[in-house]
Amino acid sequence: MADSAQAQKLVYLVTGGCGFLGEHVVRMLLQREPRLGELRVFDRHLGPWLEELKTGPVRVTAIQGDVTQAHEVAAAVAGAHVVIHTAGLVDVFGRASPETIHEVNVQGTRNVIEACVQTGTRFLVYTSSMEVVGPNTKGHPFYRGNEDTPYEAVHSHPYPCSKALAEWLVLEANGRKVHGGLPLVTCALRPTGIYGEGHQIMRDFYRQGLRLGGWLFRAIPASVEHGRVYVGNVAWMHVLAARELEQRAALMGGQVYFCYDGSPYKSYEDFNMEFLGPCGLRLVGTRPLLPYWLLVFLAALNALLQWLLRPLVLYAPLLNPYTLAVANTTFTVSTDKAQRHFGYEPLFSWEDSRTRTILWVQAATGSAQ
Ligand SMILES: NC(=O)C1=CN([C@@H]2O[C@H](COP(=O)(O)OP(=O)(O)OC[C@H]3O[C@@H](n4cnc5c(N)ncnc54)[C@H](O)[C@@H]3O)[C@@H](O)[C@H]2O)C=CC1
Ligand SMILES: C[C@@H](CO)CCC[C@@H](C)[C@H]1CC[C@H]2[C@@H]3[C@H](O)CC4=CC(=O)CC[C@]4(C)[C@H]3CC[C@]12C
Repeated sequence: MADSAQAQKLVYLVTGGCGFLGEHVVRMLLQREPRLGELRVFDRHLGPWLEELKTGPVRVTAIQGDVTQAHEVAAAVAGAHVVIHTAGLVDVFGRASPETIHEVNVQGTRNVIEACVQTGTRFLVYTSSMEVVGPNTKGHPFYRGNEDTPYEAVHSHPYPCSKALAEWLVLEANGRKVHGGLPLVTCALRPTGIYGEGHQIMRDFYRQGLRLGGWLFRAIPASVEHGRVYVGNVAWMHVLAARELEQRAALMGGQVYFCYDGSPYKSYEDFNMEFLGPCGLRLVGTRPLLPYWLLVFLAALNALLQWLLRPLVLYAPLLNPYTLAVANTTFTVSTDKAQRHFGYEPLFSWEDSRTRTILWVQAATGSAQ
């Protein structure tokens, strides 16, 4: 194989490149992909930070577009060697309708696949989610599971349903002949709950704590473990997977990989306190302050209020029956599949990930106070 100086320069497209994860993928590609010749950033809403990237050595092309519009996707994909499809509607709070979630996450993914096939793009990495597996509607725990762990994946919420369907489309498309006759190679990455710089829910919890005088109140037992992964490591895994798909097509094509790193197994709230604690917040209670039945009642009440108020106003609090079930069900992964298949090792240690996130919370909320 040619050395990196002589290697062909590649065109990458990142859909959703201005989102929380997408921005990290874009920056990671620019820092760590030596074969990058052009980077196309496709998003419905382009971030102003893209401007600063345009002065660097790699050509950065910002494309404002909608994944639900097949012609816009096809125009963006044409001539790209690799597509990293992170665009998605992440909504478990009832802000968007189930139809809209399906349209963006499923039809959008279908459009990306068809665009690859029509234009001859051969390599597609899809950002799936742990939610494709679970937690399921029955609240079964998934404890240190891997990609082969049996689990009854039963969903009713529009978000995991849409991600599961989109993932299936991506995997099924592996091996399809693209324009020019060569096979499409696809894989799907399944991050657990992502945290890090840009994580809006973390910022919301911080603001809520500040409003409550620096206190947060434990709602979930500390024994319920929730899988989390640092955004920089998720981005790194995308970059590595995209890089290795060509050489390891037979091994990686049509495969799923959980996104993992060395972040500790903890409850959702205890994990957040790793960052919010150093920012001055305290979590009250070693046990949940409210009985679980009361939380279930409040979550149901929120769902009812959302439905009643919908004609007048959007009421979408963090607590609803679905988010309560996710937060209250152990779901953690322990796997080395990505390491074995394409040499993934986390780029950022837990200490580094923690420090970066704390600095971001402090800076982001300092400017918002
Ligand atoms: N945040 C998390 O904890 C996890 C996220 N994921 C997946 O990672 C991906 C990225 O998620 P986040 O960065 O957290 O969300 P995000 O909302 O910050 O980013 C999504 C991006 O997609 C763009 N987008 C949405 N609809 C679009 C459309 N119709 N056309 C073009 N662009 C559109 C948005 O403008 C946004 O920039 C999603 O596919 C999500 O399902 C997976 C596991 C965990
Ligand atoms: C009951 C509340 C008491 O404080 C806490 C509510 C927290 C919830 C808002 C979050 C708990 C678990 C989160 C989800 C999880 O990390 C998995 C996810 C994967 C994705 O692909 C998208 C985001 C999310 C669904 C994430 C959303 C927020 C929580 C439900």
